[in-house]
Amino acid sequence: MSFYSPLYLYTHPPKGSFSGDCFWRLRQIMELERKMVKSRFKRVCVFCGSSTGKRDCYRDAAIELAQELVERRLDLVYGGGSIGLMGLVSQAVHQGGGNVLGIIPRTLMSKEITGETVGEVKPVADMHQRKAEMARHSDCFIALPGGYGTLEELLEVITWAQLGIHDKPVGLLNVDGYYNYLLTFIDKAVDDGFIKPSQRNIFVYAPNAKELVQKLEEYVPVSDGVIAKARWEVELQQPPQQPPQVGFSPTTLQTEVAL
Ligand SMILES: C/C(=C\CNc1ncnc2c1ncn2[C@@H]1O[C@H](COP(=O)(O)O)[C@@H](O)[C@H]1O)CO
Repeated sequence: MSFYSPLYLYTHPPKGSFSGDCFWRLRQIMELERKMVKSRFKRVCVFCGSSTGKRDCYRDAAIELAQELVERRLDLVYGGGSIGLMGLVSQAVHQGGGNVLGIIPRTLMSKEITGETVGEVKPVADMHQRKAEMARHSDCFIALPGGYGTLEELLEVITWAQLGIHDKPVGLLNVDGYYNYLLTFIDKAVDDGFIKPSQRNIFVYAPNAKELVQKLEEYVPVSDGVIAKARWEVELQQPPQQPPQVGFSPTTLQTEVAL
C-alpha cells in the first residue's frame, strides 16, 4: 500500500492535525478497552478476617485481591467495618475507584467496634439478615484468610450451593497454604462418605487473586443440588404461614436465605 493511498492516510493520519490527534486518541481508547478484562460478574462478596493475621502475606493478599477487583471493574460487597482484612480490602477497592457496599448489623455499627467504613453502608437487623443480603447482592463469593466468622460465612455459602439455593461460584484464596488443613479435612469428609465426591469441587481455590478470579469466571455449577433454586424461589414468594415463634424458625430462615 502506498503512503499516499486514501486507506493509508485514513489508518495513519498525520499527527499534529486536529483529526489526526482525535484519531490517535480514539485508537488509544479502543486499545485500552480491548486490553480490559471483561468479567461475567458485577459484584463480588468477600469474606475475610476481622483481624489482619500475624504475617504480611495476608495483608498483601487482601490488597492484591482488591486490585484485581478494581482492574476487572468489579464492585465489592462485604461485612462492613474497617478492621482487619475487611478494612484493607474495602479501603483498597474504594481508593481504586471501585464501588463498595458494606452490610452490617446495627448492633455492630458503632465505630468502637467496626471503625470508619468506606463506600455505601447498609444496616441490617442481625447476622442472618447480613449473610442473606451479602449473598443476594453478589454474583460470586471469595474467602480470604480469617477466623470463625469467615469460616462460618464460607461454609454457609458452600452449603447453600450444595442445597441448590444458589448457583453462584465460591472461591477460597489459599494464601500461603492457609487453608490446606481445611482442604485436607474436606478430602477426609469425602473419603468417609460425608461429602459426595461430585460435591468436592463445588468451590474452587487458588494461591493468588488472579488465578482465583479466573477460576471463578470459568466455574460451571455442580448440578446435583437436592433442592432446585427455583423451588427455593417459590418458597420465598409464599407468605409465612404463622408469625415466628420464640427462637429458631425454619420458615423465616428459608425465606431469608432464598436468593
Ligand atoms: C469482635 C466483635 C466485633 C468485631 N467487629 C466486626 N465488625 C464487623 N463484622 C465482623 C466483626 N467481627 C466479625 N465480623 C464478621 O465475621 C467475619 C470475620 O470474622 P473472623 O472471625 O474475624 O473471621 C466478617 O466477614 C464479618 O462478617 C464483637 O465483639
